[in-house]
Amino acid sequence: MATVYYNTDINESALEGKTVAVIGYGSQGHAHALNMKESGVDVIIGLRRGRSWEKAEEDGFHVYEVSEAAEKADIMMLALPDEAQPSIYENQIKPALTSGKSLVFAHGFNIHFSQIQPPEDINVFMVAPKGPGHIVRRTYESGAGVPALYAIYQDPHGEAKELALAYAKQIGAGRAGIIETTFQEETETDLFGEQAVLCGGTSALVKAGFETLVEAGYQPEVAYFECLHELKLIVDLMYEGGLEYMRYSISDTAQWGDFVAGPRIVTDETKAAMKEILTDIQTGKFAHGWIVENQANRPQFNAINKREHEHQLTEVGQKLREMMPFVKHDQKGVISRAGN
Ligand SMILES: NC(=O)C1=CN([C@@H]2O[C@H](COP(=O)(O)OP(=O)(O)OC[C@H]3O[C@@H](n4cnc5c(N)ncnc54)[C@H](OP(=O)(O)O)[C@@H]3O)[C@@H](O)[C@H]2O)C=CC1
Ligand SMILES: CC[C@](O)(C(C)=O)C(=O)O
Ligand SMILES: [Mg+2]
Ligand SMILES: [Mg+2]
Repeated sequence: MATVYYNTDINESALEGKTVAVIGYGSQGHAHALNMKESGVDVIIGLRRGRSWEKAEEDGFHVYEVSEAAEKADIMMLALPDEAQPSIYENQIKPALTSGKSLVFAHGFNIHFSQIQPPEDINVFMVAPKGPGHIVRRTYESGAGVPALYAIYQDPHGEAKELALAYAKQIGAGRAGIIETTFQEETETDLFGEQAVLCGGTSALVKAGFETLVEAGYQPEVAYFECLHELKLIVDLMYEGGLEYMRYSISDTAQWGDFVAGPRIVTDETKAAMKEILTDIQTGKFAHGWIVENQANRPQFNAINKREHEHQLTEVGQKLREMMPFVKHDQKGVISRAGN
């Protein structure tokens, strides 16, 4: 069984007197920075000039070029896109890594797949929230938290564990649970989860359900509500009480449908595909493909992204969400990313 740490198990004083630089102010970066600042930690931001820089300043932070933030900080969280981290690390962070400083990751990709190889005399650890950054922020503000994993890769001075737990506590994870893991376990399970279940599997399921209904002549709006909008409402019940609470709340007719139709959708073939996906992650095949895709300026990523945004689901969803201001969030970033 895993050991799970909660707020009362953790002494956050390990961060006292230390400056934490959050490098990057995107999904995870803004959440870590704001949550830690409100928890009383001395936080600065490292960035390039641009949209995030302006936002971080608007949020009240001192913002510096990455190399300057790395000079000033005792602890640096690399909250940059995984694919951008190696060159930024090499050129702007590594020169500032003096003995005793800490390099922190929110995901193990670059350490596990040897894209970043830090010097031996610095602490290297990970605090990986098990949820999207915007939810890490939203739950913290509401008094709740998102669970996190922590892992130690290098601990030259015997302080990495208490720093990692204090960091995790100050972003709010100790309200939900913090589990010790390794860079390998976090990297492989995180990539598997997002590909097979949380993002890849779910997106494909939603689209296939929507297309099946629309192709059969049903109204696209009905198909959208049935296959996408209501998914959140069903998953909320799972989040609150597991599959058993979801099944308690739905009708017995739906529960019978769940039992008999579910195994027709997720078949032995699906599970075999999941195992292949896991193997590609474990062998490094997936990582290699993603690195090469970035080196080539993302031809496949951009083409698929464009096609996905042209799907009927996008248009129908945008129209329906206009009428539900209570579910609608700021979409500006989403739309501009689609164009890239
Ligand atoms: N997204 C998530 O919820 C989760 C992410 N993670 C991990 O967290 C890490 C961060 O991911 P995520 O939050 O998604 O990242 P984002 O893509 O949201 O972060 C982008 C940020 O990095 C900045 N940035 C990009 N390139 C540069 C550069 N060359 N120099 C300086 N700043 C730059 C951007 O600034 P600008 O505005 O100037 O482009 C922006 O502030 C990754 O390791 C990821 O795997 C872990 C758990 C969940
Ligand atoms: C599920 C996707 C994720 O792993 C996450 C939000 O935890 C990510 O890399 O963004
Ligand atoms: Mg994840
Ligand atoms: Mg991930």
